[in-house]
Amino acid sequence: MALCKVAFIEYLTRCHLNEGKFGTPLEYKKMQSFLKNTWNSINPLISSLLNNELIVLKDEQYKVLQLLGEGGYAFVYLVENVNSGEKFALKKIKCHSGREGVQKALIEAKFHEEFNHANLLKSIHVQLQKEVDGVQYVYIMFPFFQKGTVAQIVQSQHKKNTFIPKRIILSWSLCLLQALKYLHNGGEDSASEDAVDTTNLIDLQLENKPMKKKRTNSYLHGDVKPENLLLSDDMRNAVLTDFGSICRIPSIISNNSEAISFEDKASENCTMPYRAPELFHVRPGSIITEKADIWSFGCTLYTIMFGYTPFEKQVSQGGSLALAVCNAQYSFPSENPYEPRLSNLVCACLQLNPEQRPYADDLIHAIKGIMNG
Ligand SMILES: Nc1ncnc2c1ncn2[C@@H]1O[C@H](COP(=O)(O)OP(=O)(O)OP(=O)(O)O)[C@@H](O)[C@H]1O
Repeated sequence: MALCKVAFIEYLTRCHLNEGKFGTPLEYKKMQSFLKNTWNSINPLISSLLNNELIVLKDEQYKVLQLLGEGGYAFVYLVENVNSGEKFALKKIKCHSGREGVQKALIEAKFHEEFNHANLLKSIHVQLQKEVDGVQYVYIMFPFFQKGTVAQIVQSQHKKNTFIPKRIILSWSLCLLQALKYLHNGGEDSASEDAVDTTNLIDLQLENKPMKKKRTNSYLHGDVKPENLLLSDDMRNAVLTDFGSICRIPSIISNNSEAISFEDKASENCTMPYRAPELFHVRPGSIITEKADIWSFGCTLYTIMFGYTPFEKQVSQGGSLALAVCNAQYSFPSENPYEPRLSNLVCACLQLNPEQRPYADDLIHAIKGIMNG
């Protein structure tokens, strides 16, 4: 790329000089400097088109091979270490709105660093970097999951009109519920003890200062869906990712402005077909709990079973998705190859009253029961 840069600048400069427009050495220099700036601004575009952008992280060079996924503010790339040839997934988060944007991205990175559970995606390293466009980016490097996500398998199976085997569904569900149990218990496997304190994260150095821990709340993942479940190589295990929507729970909504702010965050972070009804209309005096994730788990389970989300049939018949969710209007297709115990799990999760929904632990027990016959 460096050679391209030199050739690009030299070629264009000479073209202009040959046209007789920039004859003097000063004009030549000015032209070169203008072209250098132009190069710097179009370089990322050319690089991504050529698919060979180089990124330097912790003194190691990585070649960008492919775009794996993109969301509102982030891109996830498949990258290769130039020296070792090892492949990784690299999430590049664009930090909007200055300090607040940086803090949000760093909190996401910290969760990936601090949570320690086999079914939650752990980062390899994190870097905050200001780029030529003046925008700050947070880079999070992860192990690369070459089998992709549960969503990709669900899509391809249902396109072929085949259903995912029950034992695979149970295995993925167990992985997801174990991850949720850990989060709901405050970053611990059992009862809530120490948990990640993110209150002053912006002032923390990423590298040498381990995060201060204190006894605190539990966490809501806030965006549980098949797209956020990465598959192990044997495709039996699933690992939950995308911690950009994690928030503390219970979240007590004391007044109208808190209600509006929570609702806005939910609509920004939680994918609509999987969003719990209590997040569509957050009311002052309400308490948001881990049960919002349980609703999303129910939607995820339904989607894995049938290849589409539970409320989208209403939309295809002209209804509104929000209305269907808030009235829990869904039904099971007539072609349902699964035993009733699996559908009953969905029904238990998709209850309008969050208190009536089971906890992750209850669901784990139920699933183990189904697994054992
Ligand atoms: N470690 C990984 N290995 C392989 N693919 C990955 C990995 N991490 C993420 N991906 C892919 O990138 C996609 C987006 O990742 P992620 O959800 O973290 O980004 P996001 O920008 O927050 O997305 P969204 O806003 O849609 O939730 C995933 O759905 C998956 O397809």
